[in-house]
Amino acid sequence: MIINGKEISEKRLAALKEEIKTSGLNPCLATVIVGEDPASQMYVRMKHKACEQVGIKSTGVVLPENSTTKEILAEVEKLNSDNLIHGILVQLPLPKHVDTEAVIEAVSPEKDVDGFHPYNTGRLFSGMPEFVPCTPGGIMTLLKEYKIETSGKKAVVVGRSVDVGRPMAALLINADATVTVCHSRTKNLEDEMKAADILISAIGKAKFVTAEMVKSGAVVIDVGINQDENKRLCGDVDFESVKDKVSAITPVPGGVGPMTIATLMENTLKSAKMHAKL
Ligand SMILES: NC(=O)C1=CN([C@@H]2O[C@H](COP(=O)(O)OP(=O)(O)OC[C@H]3O[C@@H](n4cnc5c(N)ncnc54)[C@H](OP(=O)(O)O)[C@@H]3O)[C@@H](O)[C@H]2O)C=CC1
Ligand SMILES: Nc1nc(=O)c2c([nH]1)NC[C@@H]1CN(c3ccc(C(=O)N[C@@H](CCC(=O)O)C(=O)O)cc3)C=[N+]21
Repeated sequence: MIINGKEISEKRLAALKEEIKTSGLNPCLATVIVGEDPASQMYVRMKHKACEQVGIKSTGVVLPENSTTKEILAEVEKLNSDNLIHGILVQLPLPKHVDTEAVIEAVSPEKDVDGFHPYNTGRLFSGMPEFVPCTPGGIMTLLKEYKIETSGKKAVVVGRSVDVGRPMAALLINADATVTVCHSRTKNLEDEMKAADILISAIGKAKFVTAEMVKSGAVVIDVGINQDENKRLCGDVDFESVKDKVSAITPVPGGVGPMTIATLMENTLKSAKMHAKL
């Protein structure tokens, strides 16, 4: 079975649009982008487009590549204190000279729709999530939509980044899976991966995961966004060779990516609801 993230995302966005229309709320997302990386610009454009689609207002702060950490922090502070803004997303990666952790920590946890602030990662790891990072959150939605059982299953997450691997592991623990997290220093990676009932690959290497590395009948979730030898978009998984061996797999494009955006919209509405109660 091929898991259709695009379809589920469209369904969630349509539901969100209805909910926003009748909510009486005026949710607003602010994005911050530093520099002119074309991939980052494209992602931010996609996020603004999704906002438009569901009826969330959006505003974009664009800062020059050579901005200092202090200048970025000042912009974040302005957004923190703007009562009309419910969600703040600082597009990553930031330029190398910028203190990314300081910027992430500067975003008010109540507006942290990316779920990257240590307050929100801490809540997630304590089993009391508030804002869940969009990519792993979107993956959990996909698993639920496709009625894929996590309880008691062996889940293997390859990648330990703060934005994907770690929160993915926390969500799977919270969902009663038995979780192994692998990374570049993992010994016998192939054996670890082959033991997985649910394999989540968030590595960033084109076609890294081949059929020999996955268990027959496993569920494979491909987070990677890479380019193949022909400069075409592809995941971490060698889709063609793996798809016939597994019970379910996400394609790239059309799998996890659209769910990231849908979850960002859901987090922004959630934030607007929380602010309305304050
Ligand atoms: N679809 C979506 O919505 C999203 C997709 N992405 C994509 O997902 C991928 C991962 O993103 P992100 O987590 O931010 O990336 P990072 O580069 O921050 O993390 C990559 C992780 O993979 C591990 N890794 C790298 N090479 C190997 C290897 N050969 N064997 C085992 N582990 C390895 C690294 O290990 P170590 O820690 O030891 O260095 C690290 O933990 C990228 O392709 C990115 O573009 C990201 C966000 C959203
Ligand atoms: N603060 C922050 N938050 C993020 O959530 C964040 C970020 N920084 N930096 C970069 C990564 C990457 N990311 C993606 C979002 C959507 C798709 C997506 O929709 N992809 C489409 C394909 C798009 C295309 O055609 O290239 C798909 O997979 O079908 C992919 C990747 C969010 N990220």
